[in-house]
Amino acid sequence: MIGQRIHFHFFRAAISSTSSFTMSHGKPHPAVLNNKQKNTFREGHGLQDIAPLLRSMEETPEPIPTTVKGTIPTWIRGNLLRNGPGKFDFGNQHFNHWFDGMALMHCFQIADGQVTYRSRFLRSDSYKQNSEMNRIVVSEFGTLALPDPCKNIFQRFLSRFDRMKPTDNANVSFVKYKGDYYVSTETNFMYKIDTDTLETKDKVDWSKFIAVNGATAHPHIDQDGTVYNMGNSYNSKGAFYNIIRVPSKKEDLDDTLQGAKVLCSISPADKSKPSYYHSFAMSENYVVFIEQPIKLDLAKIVTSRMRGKGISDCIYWDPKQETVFHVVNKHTGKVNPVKYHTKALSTFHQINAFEEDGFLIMDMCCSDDGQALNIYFLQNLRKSGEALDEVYNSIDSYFPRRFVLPLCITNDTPLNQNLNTRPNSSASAVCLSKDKVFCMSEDLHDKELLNYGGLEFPHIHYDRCNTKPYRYFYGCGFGHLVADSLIKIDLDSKKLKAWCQPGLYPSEPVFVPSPNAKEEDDGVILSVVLTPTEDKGTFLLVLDAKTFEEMGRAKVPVNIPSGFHGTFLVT
Ligand SMILES: CC1=C(/C=C/C(C)=C/C=C/C(C)=C/C=C/C=C(C)/C=C/C=O)C(C)(C)CCC1
Ligand SMILES: [Fe+2]
Repeated sequence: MIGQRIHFHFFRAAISSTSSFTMSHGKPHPAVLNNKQKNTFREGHGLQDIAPLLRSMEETPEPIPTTVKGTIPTWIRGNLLRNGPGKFDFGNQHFNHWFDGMALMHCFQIADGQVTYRSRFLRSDSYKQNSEMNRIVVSEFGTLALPDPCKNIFQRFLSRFDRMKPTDNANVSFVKYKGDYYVSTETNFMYKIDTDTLETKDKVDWSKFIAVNGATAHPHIDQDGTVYNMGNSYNSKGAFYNIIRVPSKKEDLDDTLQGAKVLCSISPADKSKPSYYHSFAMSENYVVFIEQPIKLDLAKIVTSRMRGKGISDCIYWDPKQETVFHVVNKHTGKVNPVKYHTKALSTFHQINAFEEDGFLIMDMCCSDDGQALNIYFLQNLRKSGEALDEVYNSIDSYFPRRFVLPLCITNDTPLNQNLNTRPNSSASAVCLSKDKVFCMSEDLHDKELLNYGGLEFPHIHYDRCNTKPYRYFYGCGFGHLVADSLIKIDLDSKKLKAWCQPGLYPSEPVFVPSPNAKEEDDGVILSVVLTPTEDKGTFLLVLDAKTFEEMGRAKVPVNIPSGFHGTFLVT
């Protein structure tokens, strides 16, 4: 990098205090940086030790009061539910990866300007077996369970040939099917949850309803309550990507996933090496599967236990492969024969997708590198000093980008010319043949986002804007390996507003619309803010979603670990 290495926060503070930013240290103006240079721009130096945010915590099963500072609007009435890992050790055995931690569910109950807090571990079979044996009995994403030490060497050897049982440690998100809330990971198991007490209810197995081996933790819900999701299936013919539809209504009171259907199945480019995906896009009429070159080596997965390896060891980044968008009609299940390609990119979270003037516009958080999964091992996240800086500087940031897919491709479509005719759009889509279009994205941000390390954990005003044209999205900046700022982006100007305080680490922003909201951003942003330094320094932050100014905060007198996703349930 040209010039000296700069402390990340200092650098950003220096920048955000100036209106017109000119580069010192001889670096080119960020607006003209390519992605590699963008990521050089994000270099972290002297990053804070965040290990306290990634250690095992206790649950708080009974509601405790919080101390409110400022004002929490009295119209906010409901539960902010969050999910994420909260226990990383059993006995003298430790999980390896951030994603392996036992699901700890959090509930911030908000009413009359006051907040109570409670948390409970999900009583999954994995949690119960690990607790009972006081060791890791069930393998997780990055951790292979060791054989039972009470077995003799022959039995322990043979156990290596047992099929790996998928975990039911549903630690990623809260999802809603037919009015009930569940916690979900990416395997075939989910658990229904009592959203007031956080008690674990029914265990639900996708494979009992449809022929899939799992489903994402990021389903999409239509305004009529119909839910779409995606999941892989593996059979003698290899792997398939499946688009799933779950009806909105229960037939019986105890219904869970009854009526779920596989709308269509898509064959991977390489059946023995299907892509990993964490979410997918949905517009009014289409589901878009993003086949990215983060690959699952099935042969390695099948032999992983024998080789003494976890699933994370069987996932790899293959930048020689392009990323391919598969467009499926969600009413008919018909897969568009035209494939939309772009250069290799990785994405975890899509932002929104909508159709306009014959184009399918798809917004998502992207990186030109796809190795983040292999960085988020706990031993990396718990490093300090230069070693921690090196971990941070080893991965690219995720930036919000827009793809514009022309939906009407015929034999008369002109080849080798940009088909994107949308005004003020720098994205491109070039038809290379009757069934292949090559797309390039446009950035949904200006240079200032570089100073926040990109954006991930995106949220929108979902009930109003999902699958529709929209103007605002919210997310977290990643000036560290966990989120360290809150960001709001105005798509009209691509300008951002930020909430950022050194030493404070906010969670994914959840937008809650105000009653009778007229404008898209009439409402608040809720985020759980953690700090690794002050013991018990956690608080629920409430921002005015329009101004991004702090309205109030509710200090929680317990420590909370860094988590993944949440949702707001109006009560
Ligand atoms: C990795 C990056 C990010 C975080 C992404 C997250 C939170 C992904 C979470 C994925 C999980 C928890 C998957 C779990 C899968 C478990 C399986 C398949 C277990 C199988 C065992 O049987 C961001 C922080 C968003 C951005 C940087 C990159
Ligand atoms: Fe996610």
